[in-house]
Amino acid sequence: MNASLPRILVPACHQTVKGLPSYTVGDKYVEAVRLAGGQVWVVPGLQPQDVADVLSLVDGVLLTGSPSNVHPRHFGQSVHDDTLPLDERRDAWVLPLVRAALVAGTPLFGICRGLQEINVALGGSLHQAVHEVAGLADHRPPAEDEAGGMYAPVHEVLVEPGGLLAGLLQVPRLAVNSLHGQGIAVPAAGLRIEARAPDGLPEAVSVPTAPFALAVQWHPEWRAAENPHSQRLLAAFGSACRRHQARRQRLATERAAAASPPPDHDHDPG
Ligand SMILES: N[C@@H](CCC(=O)NCCCC(=O)O)C(=O)O
Repeated sequence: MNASLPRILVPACHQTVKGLPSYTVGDKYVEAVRLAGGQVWVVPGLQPQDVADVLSLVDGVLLTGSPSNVHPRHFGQSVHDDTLPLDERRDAWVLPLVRAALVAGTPLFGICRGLQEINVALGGSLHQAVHEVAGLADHRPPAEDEAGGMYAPVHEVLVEPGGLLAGLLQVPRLAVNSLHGQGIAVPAAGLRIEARAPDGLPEAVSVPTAPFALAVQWHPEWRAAENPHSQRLLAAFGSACRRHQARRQRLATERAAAASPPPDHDHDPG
């Protein structure tokens, strides 16, 4: 691992694997961080009070997707379908992590569940079952054995002109995969909608007041090296992390200089 690369924090999921409680992160997210030019710091979990300290050690945060849903109590609702998985350990520290990262100016890139976490962390709400909402399509994945598999592109997203995504991708629309049953219902204050599905569901958001805070509902990490749009998103995130790394290192140097005593010019070396 190249220690000079920006450190990108990736929160792990907490789930049961073969009957054992486990912390997990998908390979494709690790590869995406490397494609962005970062070094991967997978963190299994933190106490909320430790989040700010850990953020001071990293240069970016990637919020991955997950089959689990954000617990609806975080947006004032009860669970709509109790057969679907939750990950309350992840909720408990990642929602505070989102808020702290925005305060610290730490670059933030959210994917799928990561977009939903950003919206909920900032006070927005989710549709718990998009496909049951009148006028909205079914955004759940195709069957694994369907042509192209679960991550095949299945709909377009319409990029909102003049935003961060439009500037990065330079296209008015793009075809994306779709593996989510939940989606943004009420966008949080301060979020900019960067793209929408044909049914109007938000598919990308940003926090315009942050140095870099972007989230997409689709999966750009899937075979990212083969997709020019995904490469641009990850490259932009990586650049933002390198800028933050330079700021962090400059601050550390300034703090060290401030802490070291001034040279004693009156001392007679004899
Ligand atoms: N559970 C939420 C979020 C869906 C999501 O993140 N899907 C990705 C699943 C696996 C992967 O990481 O690729 C919802 O259903 O909306």
